[in-house]
Amino acid sequence: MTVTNIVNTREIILGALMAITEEEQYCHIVLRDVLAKYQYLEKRDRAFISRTVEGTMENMIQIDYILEQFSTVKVQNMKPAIRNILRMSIYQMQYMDGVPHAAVVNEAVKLTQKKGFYTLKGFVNGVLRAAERGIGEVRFPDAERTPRKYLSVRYSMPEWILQKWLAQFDFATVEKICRGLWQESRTCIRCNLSRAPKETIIEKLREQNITVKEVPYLPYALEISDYNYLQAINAFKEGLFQVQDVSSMLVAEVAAPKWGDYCIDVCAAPGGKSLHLSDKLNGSGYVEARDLTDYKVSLMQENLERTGRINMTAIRQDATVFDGASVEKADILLADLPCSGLGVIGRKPDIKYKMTEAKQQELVKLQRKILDTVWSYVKVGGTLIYSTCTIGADENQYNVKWFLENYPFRLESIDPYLCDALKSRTTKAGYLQLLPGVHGTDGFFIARFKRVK
Ligand SMILES: C[S@@+](CC[C@H](N)C(=O)[O-])C[C@H]1O[C@@H](n2cnc3c(N)ncnc32)[C@H](O)[C@@H]1O
Repeated sequence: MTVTNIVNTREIILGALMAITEEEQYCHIVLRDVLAKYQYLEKRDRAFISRTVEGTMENMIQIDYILEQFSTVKVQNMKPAIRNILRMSIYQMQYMDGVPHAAVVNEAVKLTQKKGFYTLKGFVNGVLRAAERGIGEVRFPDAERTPRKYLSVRYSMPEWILQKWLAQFDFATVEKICRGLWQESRTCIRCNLSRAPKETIIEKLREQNITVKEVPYLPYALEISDYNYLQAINAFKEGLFQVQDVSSMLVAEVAAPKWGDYCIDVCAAPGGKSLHLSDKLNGSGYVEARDLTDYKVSLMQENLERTGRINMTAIRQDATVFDGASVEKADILLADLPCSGLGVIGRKPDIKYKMTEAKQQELVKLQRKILDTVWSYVKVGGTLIYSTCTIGADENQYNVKWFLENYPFRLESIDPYLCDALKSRTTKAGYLQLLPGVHGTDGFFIARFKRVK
């Protein structure tokens, strides 16, 4: 890496962090756009950008805690550019062994000057020099005396989320969830078995030197690594697999469509679960994949064309608007609803800072509104699957309880569709809460209801 590159990459990192933290943009989208724009950079510079942006976001609460040990100014009171320069510098000191601390300080000071903050060069230098000397000695909150604060700083998890989880799970489980979300997440793929057998797909992947591993819980789920980008993988271009976490795959598994079933997925984009249902129907039946906007429909359309599905359509339909033509039409209705997404923080670290308790309550209202609108689309005797990619009773168990109290449905055991390792008291009752760090998947919730009259 040349010195010019170091300066440039750090400026790019600062730009990305500013967009995410100050303009509410999504980390994965900002990074995708930045990497597309700077394709000409060397692979290691691109890797440095991704890792520093993602790592800084992932560890921001801890980084701010460390910064406040060395700064007399509170992080929230600093100028946004300055606090982000300091954050990315602390991330490099704390988590990147290969970058000398002295270089981190020098580059931060240069960047401060380059951004026009001449008068704050001394401040940045002072804080980072102090951190350089003292970062190894920082005392973190004590797990026994202040368990919530400890978890919050150790795993950079906002306290309101921890408060809810600690009310539902014991401390050890919450720590496992946090650790699971904090560790690097893997890329899982679902083999489109109606297109090719798993062995053929594995062979094609290995031909391109992609590392392939089996994944627990489902025989057609694989983990892939050592690839450059998805669109360059032949098996992907040929529609032989879909990127999907194994937790999401369990939705269609639990829905268990029978030959010829009519399925409606009311919140379907980008289409992962609809495509899975369609794959399982193997050319029979039908899947109506609905979502709110033309853009979302176009995402599904792309996937439909790539995977060559003939028994599925993507359509624009607002799930909060009653559709009389759908009444008692569905053998299976999938309600994979918009949610707080706390189960996928491992992949999208900024979710944890952007979500608030108030926004979560709004989402609960939306989830209930959608369920209230669509329940009657299910045939009597048909199945409704409710799922979210979040952890916590508000959007999961409490919604199940509310739904059972207000609509003609009962829960149905999902044990027949699960491997032994996932069976429990709740799966027998009809629902499953998957926890990162416990199950080794994203955080995910699935409930299966049968319409009774
Ligand atoms: C959890 S995602 C669905 C993921 C999808 N089932 C899959 O497996 O790929 C929730 C989706 O709900 C959609 N959505 C939000 N509000 C909606 C509404 N009122 N009507 C229909 N779709 C909506 C969002 O656009 C988003 O694509």
